[in-house]
Amino acid sequence: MAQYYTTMDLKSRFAPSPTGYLHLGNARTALFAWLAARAVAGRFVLRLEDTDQSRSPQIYEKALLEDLCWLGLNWDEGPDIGGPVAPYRQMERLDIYHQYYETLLAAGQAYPCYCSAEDLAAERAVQRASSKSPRYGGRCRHLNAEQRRDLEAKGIQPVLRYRVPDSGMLTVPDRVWGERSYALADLGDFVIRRSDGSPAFFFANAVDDALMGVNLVLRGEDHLSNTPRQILILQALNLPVPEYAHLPLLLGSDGQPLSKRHGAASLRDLQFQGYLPAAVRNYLARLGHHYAESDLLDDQVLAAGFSVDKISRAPGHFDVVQLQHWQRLALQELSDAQLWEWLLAANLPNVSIENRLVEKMLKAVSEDEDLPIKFVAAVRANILFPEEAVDWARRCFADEAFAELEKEDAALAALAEAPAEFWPLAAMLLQQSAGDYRIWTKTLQQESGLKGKSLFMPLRAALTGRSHGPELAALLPLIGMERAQQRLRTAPSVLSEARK
Ligand SMILES: Nc1ncnc2c1ncn2[C@@H]1O[C@H](COP(=O)(O)OP(=O)(O)OP(=O)(O)O)[C@@H](O)[C@H]1O
Ligand SMILES: [Zn+2]
Repeated sequence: MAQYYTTMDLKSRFAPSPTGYLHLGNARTALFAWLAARAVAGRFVLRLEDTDQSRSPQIYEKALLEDLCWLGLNWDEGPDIGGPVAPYRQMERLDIYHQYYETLLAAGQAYPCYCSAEDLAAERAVQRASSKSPRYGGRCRHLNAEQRRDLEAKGIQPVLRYRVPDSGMLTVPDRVWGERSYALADLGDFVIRRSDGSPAFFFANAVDDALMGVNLVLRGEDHLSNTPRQILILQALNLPVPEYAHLPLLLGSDGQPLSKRHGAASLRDLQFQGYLPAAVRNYLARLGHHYAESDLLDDQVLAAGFSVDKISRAPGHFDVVQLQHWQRLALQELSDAQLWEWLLAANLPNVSIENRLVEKMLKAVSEDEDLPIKFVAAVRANILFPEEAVDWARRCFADEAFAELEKEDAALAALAEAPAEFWPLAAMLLQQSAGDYRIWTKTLQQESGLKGKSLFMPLRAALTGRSHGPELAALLPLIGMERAQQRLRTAPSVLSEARK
């Protein structure tokens, strides 16, 4: 009888199939498995389950490693760095599986099955008609050597099935779901090797966990029903059975589990939008796991506070508002200089325009090398993503006249509040105050008789085209005298254009 591990010397793993870009559901599973290991100074293994060769092009393997690194996860053993129980790609382990198939065949615990897809479908249809749950009835269990030879002579490539005991119960413990018992008679003999010779998921996955010394299997709830079959295989091979913890799945806004196959938003998409890894980590760590602290935690604190016992059974829903909350907190942690680096590194869709802006900034920098930092300091409280910073950069630095600035309706409404004579006055006083914001607005208030919102809203609208945003005092020096003058003078004509 195989024995269960204790959590001493914990070794956990993430075992994705490189069949697409990682989505947030995958990423959370990876993060939890990583946190579980890091919480107790255990080991974390990355293994690639690449046996579905038709769906595993090289680009996905590379992307998978990059995306995990971006998220801030590291592994102690894996396909890129090797380790004591290498190889870590299943397609490089076929010889190992072969030995174990031979063991099961020799013990009579596995047998070849020649049934066609049509045979199996017909069998299931009969079972359903008599309200039995569909399972393989064992038709090929009792074929003799001669019958097998005949079938193979016809060119039929058999699958290999595991012979499930006819009676008895199997109790499967789970750290999240508790114990569940299964009647073995309900399982049906299941496939452990496909007809093309590649290992079935149940088999390779269980054997590898055992051989790699993995003693905590943290994975998605989609694998919960696979677990009894995997324990049977391990027991038959006299291999150790790990502890299991199945995480509730992460669902998208349509209520369906996120899945690579269905093109769920990938970690990569988030990275390109400008999400910070710390934001994504903090968001995911709290999806289905409780932390007492509500502030942004670094990895060590996240790991120290992690426990499999704090995983919830409720399915998680991807909530972009929550993710943005963590993005805000993560941005706050960056210095102005780091924020500028983040902007420069951003991967923006509208490359040509954005490049021109960055170029302009850089040109301006040659005259005022503090400009990037001034810009970042001015806008940082008003942005979550580089795209928003680019919008502010456009409003500050682009040579566009006010007429060409994209304007919010609320900004147009604010423009309309000011009388026509306000605009030349504002432009003139700006000149006289030499761009000093405090002096300018003070004299403008005195001479126009406008104050408070009535004064500042039209100014903000004319200078930025928006009704809200960073402090005008901080924006004005960035916009500069020339552009500010031009925008103040052209504001009324824009308004009459808009009214037409
Ligand atoms: N929606 C999800 N929520 C949480 N975990 C998930 C989700 N989907 C997959 N996982 C987990 O991610 C890990 C890697 O799984 P896998 O690479 O098979 O991803 P997948 O999204 O199911 O891909 P595919 O769509 O190709 O089946 C597994 O532990 C799996 O349970
Ligand atoms: Zn069969």
